[in-house]
Amino acid sequence: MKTDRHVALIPAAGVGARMGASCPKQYLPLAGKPMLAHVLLAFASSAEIDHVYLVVSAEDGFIDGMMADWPALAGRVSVLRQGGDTRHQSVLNGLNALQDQLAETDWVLVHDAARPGLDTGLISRLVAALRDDPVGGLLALPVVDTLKRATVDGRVGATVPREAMWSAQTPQMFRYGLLRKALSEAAAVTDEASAIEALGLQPRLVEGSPRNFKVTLPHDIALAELHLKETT
Ligand SMILES: Nc1ccn([C@@H]2O[C@H](COP(=O)(O)OP(=O)(O)OP(=O)(O)O)[C@@H](O)[C@H]2O)c(=O)n1
Ligand SMILES: C[C@](O)(CO)[C@H](O)COP(=O)(O)O
Repeated sequence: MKTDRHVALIPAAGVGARMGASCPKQYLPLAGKPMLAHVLLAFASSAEIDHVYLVVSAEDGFIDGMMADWPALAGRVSVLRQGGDTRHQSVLNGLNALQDQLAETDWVLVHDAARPGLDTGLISRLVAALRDDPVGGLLALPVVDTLKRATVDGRVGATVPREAMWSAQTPQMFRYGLLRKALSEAAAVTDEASAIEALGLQPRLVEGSPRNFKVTLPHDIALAELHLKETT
């Protein structure tokens, strides 16, 4: 029997400065849909996800039109116009806005709007792996390249053993009460796991997928389209 709920929280209040496009990158078209629509449709069609909360900036002029274009999202996605100046603040604002909707033990899956390669299979893998976990965890990938630590003048200072090194992806899945406390107390962090670690806890690493990479720079668009065209 299903007990605690699972909800998705999507921070989508960034401007995409490194992408340098004429609109925030989450609205760029990819394989026939805006990047953000791929993400929302993946969560909305997942049997494991009870509801999806989307955090956009108060000034966002694209979201209403996008939601109207994808009727499958109606009733499954709630838009919170409470984005902050950083990803950390956008996620925390979203969590704070949900204090009357969520129980302390509900699971929250935080996922970047800029990772459109997520699919229902990866969501299921994460949820299944963390079902009985006392802390929670995240999708991540073992590092495959040889790792170098650079000196300030751009030379190799050291070769760092790559065994045990992983690169963090999203979703990152933690219980609502713990995650809200961790992000409220943390100094600036770039992901949820870092805030949980700062409490002295060890999030579980669950293997993600290369296709779930973060679209950041202009050349990432072609690669994302390639992956998405394979499945849409
Ligand atoms: N103030 C912010 C900054 C980022 N994000 C979100 O956090 C995710 C990951 O951030 P990133 O890839 O860095 O996106 P941007 O901040 O938009 O990109 P850039 O740093 O190049 O401006 C994205 O879904 C982005 O919309 C957010 O909700 N609020
Ligand atoms: C959350 C994240 O996507 C995990 O890799 C990443 O930390 C976001 O980093 P950014 O600094 O917003 O690019």
